[in-house]
Amino acid sequence: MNTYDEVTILTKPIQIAIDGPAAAGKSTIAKIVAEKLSYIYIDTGAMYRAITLKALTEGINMASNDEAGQLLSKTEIDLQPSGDGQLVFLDKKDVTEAIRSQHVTKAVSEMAAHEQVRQRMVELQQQLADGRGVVMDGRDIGTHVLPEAALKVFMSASVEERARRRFEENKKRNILTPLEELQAEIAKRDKMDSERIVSPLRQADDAIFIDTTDLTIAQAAQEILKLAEERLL
Ligand SMILES: Nc1ncnc2c1ncn2[C@@H]1O[C@H](COP(=O)(O)OP(=O)(O)O)[C@@H](O)[C@H]1O
Ligand SMILES: Nc1ccn([C@@H]2O[C@H](COP(=O)(O)OP(=O)(O)O)[C@@H](O)[C@H]2O)c(=O)n1
Repeated sequence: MNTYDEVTILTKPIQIAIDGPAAAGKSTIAKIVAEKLSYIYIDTGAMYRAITLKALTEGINMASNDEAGQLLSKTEIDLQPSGDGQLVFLDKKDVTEAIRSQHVTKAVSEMAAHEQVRQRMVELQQQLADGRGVVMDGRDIGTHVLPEAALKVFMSASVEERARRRFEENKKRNILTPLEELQAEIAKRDKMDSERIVSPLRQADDAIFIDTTDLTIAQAAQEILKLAEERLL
């Protein structure tokens, strides 16, 4: 048994919120931290991606708050823990892979800006987290979804490094978007996410900033586990 297992068993579980811009390493690190602490991991971006996939499939007007709201009322989104990650179901169909396409990625920030969409997603996220040890990643977790989280982290890295990481990740999945195009897409999405009116991407006042540009995955995970351990003791 390692230190983290002992700590988890002996103490009440906490909520850990990890926010930050695209491809900063949030979900990779969140999964590791959740596994070490035997907590559940929730990737909230997957929910916004799922509703965006449906909007694209049904051809609804992404700019319309009303159309987005109507779509939502006839949509079921479900997240289920799987191994060290999560499966995403849209109207009972497994869309875990489909929501990662460039098509969805390019459209998601417009969909995620709608107030009705955010309200519903936040409700679901709060229900999933209620009363359990959880590591949740997204854009507004520390500021809005889990304002009482015991540990809040705002994770970032240079946009060049984030685009490089996403490029390498895409290559493994046979997505061959050029590096420059990825960097422009990431920068545009960060801007839209930061400038939207409803719960924009921003660091919570009580969040700890971690720059992962020069950190390995193991180093970044270790930093957060150390901070979690301090709060568990
Ligand atoms: N510290 C790191 N060093 C190198 N690569 C990383 C690091 N953190 C994450 N990655 C890689 O970068 C890519 C994007 O990470 P991801 O966790 O999906 O980011 P986010 O959830 O913030 O969008 C993944 O392929 C992941 O393996
Ligand atoms: N809590 C969240 C999570 C994601 N999102 C939106 O969903 C998009 C996709 O999030 P993601 O975490 O899957 O994106 P990546 O960082 O993995 O590329 C973001 O660009 C935001 O527009 C959000 O608005 N609020």
